[in-house]
Amino acid sequence: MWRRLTSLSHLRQIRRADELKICQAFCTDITKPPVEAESHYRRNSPFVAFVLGGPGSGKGTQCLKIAETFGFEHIGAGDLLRKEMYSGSENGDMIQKLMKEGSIAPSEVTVKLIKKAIESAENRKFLIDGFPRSEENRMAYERIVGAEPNFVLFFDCPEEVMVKRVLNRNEGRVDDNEHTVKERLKVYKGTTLPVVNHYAKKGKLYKFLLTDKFMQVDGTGTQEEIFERVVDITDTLQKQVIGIEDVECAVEKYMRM
Ligand SMILES: Nc1ncnc2c1ncn2[C@@H]1O[C@H](COP(=O)(O)OP(=O)(O)O)[C@@H](O)[C@H]1O
Ligand SMILES: O=c1ccn([C@@H]2O[C@H](COP(=O)(O)OP(=O)(O)O)[C@@H](O)[C@H]2O)c(=O)[nH]1
Ligand SMILES: [Mg+2]
Repeated sequence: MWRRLTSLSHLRQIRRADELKICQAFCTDITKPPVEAESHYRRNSPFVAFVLGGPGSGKGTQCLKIAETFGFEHIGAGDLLRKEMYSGSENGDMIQKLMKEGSIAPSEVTVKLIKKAIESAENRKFLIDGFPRSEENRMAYERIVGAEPNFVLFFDCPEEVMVKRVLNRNEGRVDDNEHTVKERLKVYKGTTLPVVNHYAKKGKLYKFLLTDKFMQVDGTGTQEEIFERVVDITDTLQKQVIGIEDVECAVEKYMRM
């Protein structure tokens, strides 16, 4: 029951800030956290991976596989916006207009939806698919959620493959058409790639270069071949996550010192 996920660096931070609370918790009953400590972990320790790439690069497809294999909660930013659009909310018309144009929705709207999805999930590991799409999106997320992602996966797919896939996707989306895909590619190259560069500089980016070296149907590798590469990286990065039992040991050691 009390198995929340946190990272070592986070543990160092909470040691200072919440040292007293944690010590009290472990002095009384180490098998159950106090409500306060539990909610601290729930609120502040989600393990987050952003998944970026152009329209049709295969983000959603790979996210479904990663979520299933590694137990992540998959949050599709576009899916949240589409749900909001069809929910009859006051933002519905505005979202629909921006999507049809291939533009990006206001950061406050998207970040609010993502934050709500994170807070309402039982899971503490999240894949945030298709976000942030701009530096402004990124900064708004970091300001509102108060954290950076743990790592970022980036699918670098040839443009002609992305266009072909989007036009064949057939999900009845308002933006999967020739005109909008051109606009989305412009936005991707001009506005989303700077976000990719930002995380590359920070050493948080894991890039999957989908070239024609696999010589598959569309030249980038099958979904399974790509996933094999994704698994290796995700598995390694997952090891950064430690269970609460490890925190328990660490705190006990700390208390003995
Ligand atoms: N490796 C692949 N090879 C061929 N088709 C793919 C591959 N990955 C995804 N697709 C297909 O391409 C389309 C776009 O994929 P999707 O995952 O929705 O991309 P994104 O979320 O990046 O827009 C979908 O119809 C999907 O089934
Ligand atoms: O953070 C986001 C994610 C999506 N969108 C909008 O939703 C559309 C579809 O996004 P989605 O991620 O579903 O598309 P994909 O890249 O998967 O084809 C985008 O073109 C944008 O108009 C947005 O404004 N902000
Ligand atoms: Mg998608």
